[in-house]
Amino acid sequence: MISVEEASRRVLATVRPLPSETIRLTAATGRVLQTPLYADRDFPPFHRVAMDGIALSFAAVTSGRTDFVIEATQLAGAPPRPLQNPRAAIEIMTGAALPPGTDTVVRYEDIVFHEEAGRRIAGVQVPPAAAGHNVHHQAADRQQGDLLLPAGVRLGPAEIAVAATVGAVTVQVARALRVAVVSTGDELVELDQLPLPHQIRRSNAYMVRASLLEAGAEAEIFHFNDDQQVLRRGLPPLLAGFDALVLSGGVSKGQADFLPGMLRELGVEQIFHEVQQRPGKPFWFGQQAGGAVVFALPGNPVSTFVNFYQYVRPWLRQCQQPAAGPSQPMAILAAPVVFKPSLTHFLPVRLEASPYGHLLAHPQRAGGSGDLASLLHCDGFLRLPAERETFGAGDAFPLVRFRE
Ligand SMILES: Nc1nc2c(c(=O)[nH]1)N[C@H]1C(S)=C(S)[C@@H](COP(=O)(O)OP(=O)(O)OC[C@H]3O[C@@H](n4cnc5c(N)ncnc54)[C@H](O)[C@@H]3O)O[C@H]1N2
Ligand code: MOO
Repeated sequence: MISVEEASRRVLATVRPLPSETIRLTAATGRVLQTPLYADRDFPPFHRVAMDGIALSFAAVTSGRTDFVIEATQLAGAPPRPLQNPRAAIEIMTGAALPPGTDTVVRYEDIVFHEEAGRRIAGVQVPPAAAGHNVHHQAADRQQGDLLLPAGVRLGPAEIAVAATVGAVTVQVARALRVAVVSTGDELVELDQLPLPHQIRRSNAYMVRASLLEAGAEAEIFHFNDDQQVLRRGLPPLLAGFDALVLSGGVSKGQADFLPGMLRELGVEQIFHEVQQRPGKPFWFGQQAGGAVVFALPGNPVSTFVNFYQYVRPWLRQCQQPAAGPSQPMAILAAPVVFKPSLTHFLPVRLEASPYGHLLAHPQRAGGSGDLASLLHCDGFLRLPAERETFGAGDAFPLVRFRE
């Protein structure tokens, strides 16, 4: 049986970059950019007024002048109007382009206005210390032609804002992964069916689908009963039509656990079966030559959950963003734990930020890998290494987090 580390390596070895597609920026949140975006103009594109007040020439201030006749008023969005008299000023608003002939803005808070012979006069109370005050100068932040977003970045809100400001109506991004989510088992019924006393609803498929959508993939749900003929007919179209299959159930040692044999029969090469871990040990992983990757996860809901976040999600991330490299957050165990079997133990934990900014992981009681409801009080799993039996409070371990 292979270790969790080896299983992760083998899963990530099947990562391939995705083809790209062009989509509207409004649909691109969370997607990964495939072509770089450059500044189409300077940032800012003109000398931008940064405070509401008056624009004047600093030279007039250094010559000792404190009263400025207001020549005109210029709002944001209006073309700049040149200052006619270098000893006068233009009343100006934040976001306007600085008028030619001026170089400095004095904010309203530092001015007292009065009227004189029908003219509006600004009396500057606090003279500006230097030319250029309260002006956000053209190209101060970025220059036209500068690289803003390299290929490979994920488009979060900040990236979307920058793309919008350069007028990227559409962007070229990695195509979304298409994943078939397959539940298997005769005991499982659809959500809108009333289960008989010996039946349960197919919760795993909905959990996996929700996690896939959260990770930016497309997911479609299928179900097969424990019937070899049904699987033989049903699986090939999914292997042909999707980038990956995430199955749950039917991979252990039971008489109806047909998946490992059936997948091999259908030409999916087994990369491994069973990982030295609890929960989730019977995980089966394979790939069709040049085709779909198959994650056949153990059916116990917490096992499905653990394996999804330990293996499927990092695989998705790497396919979407190959340059990013795997991330490995850690958390500090808040109470001692003993776990004797020589298996990597995925300990359910609730996270708390300590006053010093550390992430503390509080072990949570759970009734084993079938205790689906225990996940409600957890934020993730602490991955306790197989080589140890006792784990002290204060020690840091890798964190597999499913709740932000
Ligand atoms: N003799 C052995 N028996 C078992 C072993 C073993 O090593 N030797 N391993 C156990 C472990 S660990 C696990 S985990 C399970 C995994 O078994 P399968 O992947 O074959 O899963 P099933 O038997 O089909 O189902 C297990 C359990 O999970 C429920 N289930 C399945 N699918 C769903 C779903 N979509 N939604 C909700 N719940 C689901 C199913 O009803 C079962 O209760 O095997 C142990 N046995
Ligand atoms: O290890 Mo299984 O995944 O607990 O029930």
